[in-house]
Amino acid sequence: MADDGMILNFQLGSAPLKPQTTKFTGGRWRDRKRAEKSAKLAGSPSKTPREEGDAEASERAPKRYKTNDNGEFSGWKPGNPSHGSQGPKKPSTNDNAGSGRSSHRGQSDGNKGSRQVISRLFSFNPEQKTAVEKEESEWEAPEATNAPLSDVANFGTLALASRLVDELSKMNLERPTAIQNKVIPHLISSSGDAFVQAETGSGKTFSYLLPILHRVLQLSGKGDGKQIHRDSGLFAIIVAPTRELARQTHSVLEQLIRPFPWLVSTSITGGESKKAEKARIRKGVNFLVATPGRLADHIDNTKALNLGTVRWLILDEGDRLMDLGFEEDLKKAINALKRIIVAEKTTNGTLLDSLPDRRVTVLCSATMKMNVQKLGEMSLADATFLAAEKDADQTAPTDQAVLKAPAQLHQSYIIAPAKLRLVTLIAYLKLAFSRRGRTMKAIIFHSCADSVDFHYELLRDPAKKDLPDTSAKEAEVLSRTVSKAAYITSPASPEVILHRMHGSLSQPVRTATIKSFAASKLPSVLITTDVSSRGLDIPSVDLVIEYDPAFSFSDHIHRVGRTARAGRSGDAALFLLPGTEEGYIELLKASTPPTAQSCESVLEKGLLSKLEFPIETTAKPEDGKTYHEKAETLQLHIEQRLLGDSKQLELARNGFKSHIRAYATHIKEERVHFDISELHLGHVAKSFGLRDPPGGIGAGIERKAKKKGAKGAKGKFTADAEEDPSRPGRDLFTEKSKYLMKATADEFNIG
Ligand SMILES: Nc1ncnc2c1ncn2[C@@H]1O[C@H](COP(=O)(O)OP(=O)(O)OP(=O)(O)O)[C@@H](O)[C@H]1O
Repeated sequence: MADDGMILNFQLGSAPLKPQTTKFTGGRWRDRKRAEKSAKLAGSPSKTPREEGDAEASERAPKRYKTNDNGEFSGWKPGNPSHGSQGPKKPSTNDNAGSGRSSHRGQSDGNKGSRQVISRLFSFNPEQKTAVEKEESEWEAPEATNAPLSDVANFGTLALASRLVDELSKMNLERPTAIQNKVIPHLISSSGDAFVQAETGSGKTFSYLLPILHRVLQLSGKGDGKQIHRDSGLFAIIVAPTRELARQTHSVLEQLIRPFPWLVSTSITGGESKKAEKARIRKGVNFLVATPGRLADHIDNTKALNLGTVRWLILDEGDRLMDLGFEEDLKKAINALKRIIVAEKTTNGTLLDSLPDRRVTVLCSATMKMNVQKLGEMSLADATFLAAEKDADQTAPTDQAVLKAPAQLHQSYIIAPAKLRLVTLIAYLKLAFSRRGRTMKAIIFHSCADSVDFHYELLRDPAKKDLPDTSAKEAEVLSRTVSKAAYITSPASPEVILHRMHGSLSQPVRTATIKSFAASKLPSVLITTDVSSRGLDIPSVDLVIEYDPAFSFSDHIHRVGRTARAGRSGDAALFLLPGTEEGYIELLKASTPPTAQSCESVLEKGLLSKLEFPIETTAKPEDGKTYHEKAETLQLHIEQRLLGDSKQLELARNGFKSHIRAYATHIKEERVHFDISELHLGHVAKSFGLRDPPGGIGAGIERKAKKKGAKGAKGKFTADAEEDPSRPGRDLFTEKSKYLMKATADEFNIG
């Protein structure tokens, strides 16, 4: 290729550099202008993009810097004042850079001779456009919107059975939340369908479980419910979109029915033995919590599953059920229930008179998107709309009402240029955990499983193997998903536990990982995809980081809703790129007004305490005095580490590729903020610690993105996820999710 004019291991010798007079050529006009301006500002004769060692310029300009055999950038040495952080610098003539130090010699791992782009972190970054309206320090927490109501005495006022009220009290639950206050009396007294819409963490699970239990307990007529037992029939089916949510709902239900041992519940979810599930169903259950696919399977294949006595069908997280493409499975369950005549008595003759006289369907959803309307049409008849809105007399479902995060959730955004993303994430975590007692559990959301895998492997400390409070058996299951962290620890938090979780892990590993994260007594981080965004209830999560913005605003609301639950406080931070992504801030404002955190200030504060590197490289933790220098050192170290570790490098490349592809799948309405043609692939590669030019990483990403850019939004790269608003009734979002789901295993690995 013509742009490979420069040779590898570019050595400048020790002579002072002559001012370059090379004309800026190649690349976009904007880049050339920027390069010229930057060179002028530096007060030196103009430097070529290759002198800046900058990926943006060098990726497009005909000439590039190359690395030495050790994969080190020859143009900068941490701690060297002449190579400080302020502005572009000349390539260094230092000897170390050219030759590499002995400890690092030979780490090029097959990259020897390969073309590499090594750019400085703090130059050639796109400028931030947004003026900061509100700094973090100015934020004052408003009254919590999903907390138990202060003006309702206790659950007893909702006419719930006293034994249930006592049980709730034992669980430290005294007063209902607003949605419970609405839904519980309705489901106790009515036999009508309901559509329930309420914000995250507002206690929707109890709002449907409690009235169902109350009415089943009344069946006995004598108040002790004893003539009802597991053989009496199945009364309620609760459908949840993910296995985690199904299990969680089942465990809440189990807790509630513990004092009533004659009642039996079970969960049937994918990833479990069907045979064992069949056996449990055959023995008799009163409550079934299921994922849609497995439920449809048992309806088809398990004769013992008798639907005649079923009085309630709860469809939890309705929008997600549809997003994930479960429409056919749901249809099967809904139709099967419609076909079967509602039994008035149990098989042993007990009158089911305290139960509704018809089958009741309750659809819970945070949003009223078109796909939920469709699910509503399929499943509900004359449904009552129940929402928690206190002030506005809301009588119909709206998208707006619940596209709000809980008011007490402190949301902020960090505009971090792509090249700085990785070091900023590390600095942010380091800072978060260094404030002792402030952050105990954090969830970081990534766009795809490959990115989760890369960041987990990078941030874990391979030398620290023992996990606290873990048996040998548990440790074996968790050996690849839980680990002690490196980089993000600090003297105040010397131990932080990392967890990784996504849909491509086996179910036992997923379950054990979430359990371990929930139970951890040490500061902990869960690195995950959207598989953890819905319903997951871990009360001690106090920070959510959206390192990759959500694919839709409603997904964002669910992600941040993993904190600030049931009136508790919580923080959420969203990473955005300077440029078009900044437009997303307006959407955030429509929900809970966010505050701004400056990327520079995160780096400055986060990198204040000593850096610690788990692997030795020629870049040393003690190199660099200013935070710019420390950030450069950290990045250099990561890049060197990857070059010495082919597995890690492969994870980085896969992470990068999947991340770029996933970026193209933001929903159509929001793609204006997440425009793939605006992504600087070289800079994004750097955030994965990669020095390869994007074109060399594979999958024709660069070409496709450019092609797409040239063709507008109709390029092949986005066409699969394209939505067509002109087709009425089409489930737009499902198209996108089907695309994602199909791609899960082979391409994005998003699940
Ligand atoms: N009345 C209450 N008082 C105190 N805590 C409660 C109350 N009701 C529920 N909770 C707690 O609030 C948390 C959130 O409940 P739940 O998971 O049902 O919320 P949700 O509305 O379903 O949230 P999401 O939409 O995120 O799934 C749980 O830990 C639950 O124990």
